[in-house]
Amino acid sequence: MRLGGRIAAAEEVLQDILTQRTPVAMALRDWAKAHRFAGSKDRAAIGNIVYDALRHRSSFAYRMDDDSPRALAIAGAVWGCGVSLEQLEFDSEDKHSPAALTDDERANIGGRIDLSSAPDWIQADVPEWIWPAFENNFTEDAIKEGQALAKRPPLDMRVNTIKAKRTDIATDAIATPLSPVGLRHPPIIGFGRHPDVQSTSDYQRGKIEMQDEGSQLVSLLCAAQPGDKVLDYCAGGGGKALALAADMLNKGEIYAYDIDKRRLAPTWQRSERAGASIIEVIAPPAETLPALKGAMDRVLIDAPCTGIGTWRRKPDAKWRLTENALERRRKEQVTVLDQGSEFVKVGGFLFYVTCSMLAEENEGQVYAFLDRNKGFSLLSAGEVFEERFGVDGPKPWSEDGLTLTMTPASTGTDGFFFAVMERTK
Ligand SMILES: C[S@@+](CC[C@H](N)C(=O)[O-])C[C@H]1O[C@@H](n2cnc3c(N)ncnc32)[C@H](O)[C@@H]1O
Repeated sequence: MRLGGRIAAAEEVLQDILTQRTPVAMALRDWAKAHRFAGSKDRAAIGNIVYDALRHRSSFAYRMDDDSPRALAIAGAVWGCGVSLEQLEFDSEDKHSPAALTDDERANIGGRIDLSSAPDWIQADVPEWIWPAFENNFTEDAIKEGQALAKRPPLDMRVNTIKAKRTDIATDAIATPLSPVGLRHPPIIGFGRHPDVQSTSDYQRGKIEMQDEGSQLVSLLCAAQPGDKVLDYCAGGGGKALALAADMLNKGEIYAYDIDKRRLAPTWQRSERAGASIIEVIAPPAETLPALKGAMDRVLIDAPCTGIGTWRRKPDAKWRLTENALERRRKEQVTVLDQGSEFVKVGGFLFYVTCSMLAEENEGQVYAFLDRNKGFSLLSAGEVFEERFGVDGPKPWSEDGLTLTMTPASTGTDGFFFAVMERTK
């Protein structure tokens, strides 16, 4: 396909996402199924345009003075993928090309509209309704934090130290700055693609897992010891349980529970591939779960949340998020904290993690929990961070000097919140 055809395809996919609310991955898959002639390079290029257009939806619409799928696709190609204005003079003979650029489009692509005159939420590419809460968290750095959340993410992997050392992995990926077990392919440039890590023999033999560095760091911050009894109360697909097993040298007991059986399902196969034999999956109806109450050294609550910290990877979710969804997640957070905390033994630790960057899902939930539960006290996560990852690398935010918030702008990771509490009685 020529460039014009790719941009027209991106426009079509964006139309589907913005009018039908189709998730981006599904919209791209549907388009590819209906257009079998498109090769893998074409699909990657179309995907890049679409993802960049969604990451920067509000700022691109402002700069184009137009929020149509066509304007966003053109902006995605130019400002996201590095296409030049000259390249946009489409071939009028090519039936797959979009209509020729108008004079206004040409002028806007040339930089006629200055983004710095836009409201802050547009400059930050954060939805207007959530901006006050976002700004409240990051004050004068809020625009910078929003813009970092609109950048292309790296592709991070975790070396599974049950099976391999970082130096054993055959890859051109670089070491991650903070996680001692992380490898990274930097963000893609232009129309490029990340390598297909899952087809490598290192992945298939369980030597590496796909995991953002932030997710690796929060797992390592639990500082789980060999021999510990650990409950991963919101285990989902088991990403953090697997990281905990490796950090515990595959010695001890990890119980991976989730209320949603389907989400939990991959954990069996992933644990087997990773050789993480200490993971026991407890699926609903979870008859064996109550017996663990008050007996765990560590309980990890990786709570359901708005997922704001993952907007680089899921930019469509940014524009789909609603106040109702935020309210639902907040209620679920109260539930998982109250339920999960019952499993911590006296002298044991409770970890609260989200991939949100809003105080109301993070510190706010922790302080409200501590008010309800006088038997828990908040410890300093910053000290553990420095002990495990050193003092010279990138630093997370800390509003209270105790909890931590990692962000793309501060630590170069997805956004993650981390708090550790001790059960004192
Ligand atoms: C952020 S995800 C967990 C991701 C997972 N820990 C990982 O690393 O891949 C949050 C999970 O919480 C689960 N969840 C929601 N409410 C729950 C509840 N009341 N009890 C247990 N799990 C719950 C959801 O099903 C979801 O899988």
